[in-house]
Amino acid sequence: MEELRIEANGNLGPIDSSRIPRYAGAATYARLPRLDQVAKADVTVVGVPFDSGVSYRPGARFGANHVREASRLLRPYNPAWDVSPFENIQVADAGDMAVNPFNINEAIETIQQNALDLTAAGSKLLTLGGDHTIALPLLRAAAERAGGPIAMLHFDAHLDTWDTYFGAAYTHGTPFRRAVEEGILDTEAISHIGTRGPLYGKKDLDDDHRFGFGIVTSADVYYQGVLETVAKVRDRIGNRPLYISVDIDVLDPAHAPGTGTPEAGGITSRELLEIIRGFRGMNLVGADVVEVSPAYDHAEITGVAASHVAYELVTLMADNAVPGSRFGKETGYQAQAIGQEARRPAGFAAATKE
Ligand SMILES: N=C(N)NCCCC(=O)O
Ligand SMILES: [Zn+2]
Ligand SMILES: [Zn+2]
Repeated sequence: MEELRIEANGNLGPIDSSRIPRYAGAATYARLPRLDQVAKADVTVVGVPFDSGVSYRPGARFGANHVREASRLLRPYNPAWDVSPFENIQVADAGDMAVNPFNINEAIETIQQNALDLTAAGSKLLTLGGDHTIALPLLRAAAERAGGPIAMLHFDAHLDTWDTYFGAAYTHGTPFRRAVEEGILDTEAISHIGTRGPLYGKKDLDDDHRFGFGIVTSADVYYQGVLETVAKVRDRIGNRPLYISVDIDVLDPAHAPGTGTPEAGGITSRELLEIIRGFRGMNLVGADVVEVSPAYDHAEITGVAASHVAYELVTLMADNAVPGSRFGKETGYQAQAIGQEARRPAGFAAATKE
């Protein structure tokens, strides 16, 4: 069957869902072309079907395909930004990395090498996990491409800076401790957002603080709101090369039941999407969305949330790729907003201006 894609600016976009039913055919992320269908990609979406690093419920090895399936309803224009991401840049889906489920060290090597290969010609990477173990090799590759330590924002219920589990150093609870030890993070510019839930002891926080992490807890997001959260983060990170790692369990289990280590009291999907929109203009060099475990999902709630989070991340990358700033301009939804001042006070515009 002919694919009937939307094309603009020389970029091959998604299959046109007004001409081919969106539920038809094999799923790629957002119905985008496969990497082998395009000459080059500015952003490559890739799946990492790996969950051998989990400490509780398994299943994130099926996450990437679940997110792809749940992404069929995404439309090509993002009115929150007034951006059509797949027109601005070429985005393509590279399919899944072939990682060894029985050997974590080898899996980490494979992920790092594949990430380097996929970014060799200048593409950025947006990775769909997989458990959080995969963030370590992805960060290594991103730091190598950036030419030095990078800033990181880590959305998660958990710190993931623990030391070992059962003596194992490479697990989904330890990637960011390893990353700090390896010197690949700019420790002046790393932060967790959405942290909550019981810890093993107070030492967890002491260690985390010593590594340089700032923390915006889930409760902070509630009490301070999206605007102050965004302002604090922008202040801390500025224009540094930034990697964003999103563990979907940052969302409340009501918004993301399909995950392996759920914690009550999380942020909403609306808050997460709005926080990412507040990062407009920041220098995003790579991102992942991890820990989607479809067997625990219901009605694609988690898959849909993850697919939209990835869409906002790719929009941030696509927005940056186009010269000229739209900051402060009333476009898209904003142009038609009623009571805009009340809803998004001047501070937000100021906070999102470079
Ligand atoms: N979901 C991630 N990435 N980490 C959770 C580790 C929680 C624990 O086993 O204590
Ligand atoms: Zn987590
Ligand atoms: Zn995590």
